Amino acid sequence: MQKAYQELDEVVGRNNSVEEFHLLKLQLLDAVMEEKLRLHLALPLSVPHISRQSCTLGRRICPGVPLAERMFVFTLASLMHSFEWKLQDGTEEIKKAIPPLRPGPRGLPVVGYLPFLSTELHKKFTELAGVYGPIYKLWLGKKLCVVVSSQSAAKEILRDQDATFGNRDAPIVGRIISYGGSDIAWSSMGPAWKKMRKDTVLGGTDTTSTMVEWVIAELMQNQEVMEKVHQELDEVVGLNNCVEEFHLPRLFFLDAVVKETFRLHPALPLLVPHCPSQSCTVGGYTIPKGTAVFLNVYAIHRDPNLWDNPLEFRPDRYLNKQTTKFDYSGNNIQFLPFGSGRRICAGLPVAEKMLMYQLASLLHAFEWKLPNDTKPELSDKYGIVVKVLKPVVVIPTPRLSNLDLY
Ligand code: HEM
Repeated sequence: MQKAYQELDEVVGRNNSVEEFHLLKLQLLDAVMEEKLRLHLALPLSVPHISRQSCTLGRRICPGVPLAERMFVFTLASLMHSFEWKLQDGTEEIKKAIPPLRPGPRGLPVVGYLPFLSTELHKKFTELAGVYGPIYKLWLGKKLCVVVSSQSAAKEILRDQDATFGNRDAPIVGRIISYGGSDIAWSSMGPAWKKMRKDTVLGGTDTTSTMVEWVIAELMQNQEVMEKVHQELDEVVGLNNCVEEFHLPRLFFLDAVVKETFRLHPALPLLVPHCPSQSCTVGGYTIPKGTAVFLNVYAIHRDPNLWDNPLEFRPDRYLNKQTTKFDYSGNNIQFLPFGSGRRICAGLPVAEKMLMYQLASLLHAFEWKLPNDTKPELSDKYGIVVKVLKPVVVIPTPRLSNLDLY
């Protein structure tokens, strides 16, 4: 508006009226008119045409174009040149159009998309992201849900709008995905949540033992990696000692093995659904207050735009100092096995240490072999946490020189 007034003052001046010869010089006003016509067409569907035979296009263009164009700019220029315009007192500012919620798969009345979900919820949601994009909605019963599968949208939720998305919503989603019956994971933010969140030892044992199983399953599949783990343990701990807590920070390769296992098999691949306390915009789309938001960490961890050969088990990717730093803090939204922001896993420090200690001890003390003629099975099954489909059966053989160490 200010620019249009400025142009009129320069071209017409305050002591004259707008005349036809001024119009050619009013370039900004002309551009305003074109932009208005692009966004708000007077006849958005044109006047229907009937073709009697094959023909070329363009014959029925509006015959009044030259007149309409001149009249429009002339009227607008005269009105704006002569007056300042403002909204009547008490009128609200014209609000910008609220972007819609991104569409997703259609469901059935009442039950929504529930009948189409399998037990592999994270895989189904990833498959749907291929069709509907990185943010889409779906109804689970009467609950509106949004699934987010891109790093940038996850960042908006977990970092930029962390306070808004810090709440939880249990009801129907809780029947599909729950976290060990842990009340804290479902409670909305507030004093009770803060109190519970302090040192609760809930639901953590299942996730930790499941991750031990996944690491062993991956190592059974990757014998070269297993050898490197043993080599590191022999160097750092030695065959005449037991693993102690002070050894853990020096086990860089084992740490990378654990991280790579978390990347491919996050225990909670959709985290615990977050729920915005007010309507907000993510990635240009509206997420209404109270929506259950699933963050598809499984998809982000396997995104080929973020990871080289994402389906390969390659612990080395965490050891290259040149590449991005990966830890469990959730600061790097590319790697989120424990979530991020104010609802990050409350047991993270203890879980990380427990996992490393258990694995280092088991791998240091024993050689592990699969029973004859068996192969490790790396499929998963969805439950409270995502587990190895078939329990891994492995045979241990002592590898320490001194049997008194056992
Ligand atoms: C391998 C082990 C574990 C993994 C992978 C894991 C992962 C997670 C994830 C992904 C969340 C949800 C974060 C979000 O929604 O943004 C979470 C929440 C939580 N975890 Fe863990 N966890 C583990 C072990 C533990 C342990 C050992 C404890 C307890 C000592 C624990 C206690 C909790 C609690 C209380 C919450 C809810 C936090 C809140 O909503 O404020 N977790 N965990």
